[in-house]
Amino acid sequence: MGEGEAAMPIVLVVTGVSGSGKSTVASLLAERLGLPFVDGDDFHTPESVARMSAGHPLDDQARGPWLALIRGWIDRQLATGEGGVVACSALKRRYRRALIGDPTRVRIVYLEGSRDLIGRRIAARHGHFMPAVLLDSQFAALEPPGPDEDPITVGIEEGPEAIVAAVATRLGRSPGDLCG
Ligand SMILES: Nc1ncnc2c1ncn2[C@@H]1O[C@H](COP(=O)(O)OP(=O)(O)OP(=O)(O)O)[C@@H](O)[C@H]1O
Ligand SMILES: O=C(O)[C@H](O)[C@@H](O)[C@H](O)[C@H](O)CO
Repeated sequence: MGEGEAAMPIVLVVTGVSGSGKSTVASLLAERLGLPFVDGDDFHTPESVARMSAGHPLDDQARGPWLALIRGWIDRQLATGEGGVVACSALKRRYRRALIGDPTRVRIVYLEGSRDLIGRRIAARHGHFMPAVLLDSQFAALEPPGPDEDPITVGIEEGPEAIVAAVATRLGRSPGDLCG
């Protein structure tokens, strides 16, 4: 790395509303980059999952401890130098701030898509606790990352492989550079 060049981020946080493709894209991205992957959904309490399953959105209070757990994972991955990729909706700016300690080592990937397209994908998805009825609340809570957050924003119209390729291009690095 040249002098004065920014340090490489080594944790990628793949964000977006429910059904935007976070789990699909983040797991493929992790595989391609040879990095550990976790799904933010796995950090929810059973109570939060039950609440969403019943059609009630989470609020800031319920999301606080969940974000703290994911922040713990991110910090551990940075401390060990392993890096990683995490799927986490991180809908609001303050949630992303809660997740990111060192912005030079954590990069936001934002999956951007229309309500219509995402609604159709959720309607076709089976075996997931998140009901389609919550999609409007997801968009209502959404604060898309601003330029100051230096997000890698990718449209989701194309398939997962194309999205992962677009992210890799935006990172402008070979996978090996991400790991250290
Ligand atoms: N780029 C894509 N093209 C076509 N289908 C996709 C794409 N990305 C994801 N899908 C499909 O859309 C649905 C939603 O994707 P996925 O479950 O990964 O979204 P998510 O953002 O992780 O959702 P949630 O936050 O609710 O867990 C799945 O059925 C998935 O297979
Ligand atoms: O903040 C939230 O409203 C929730 O965390 C959701 O975004 C879910 O985690 C997920 O997207 C649905 O599976």
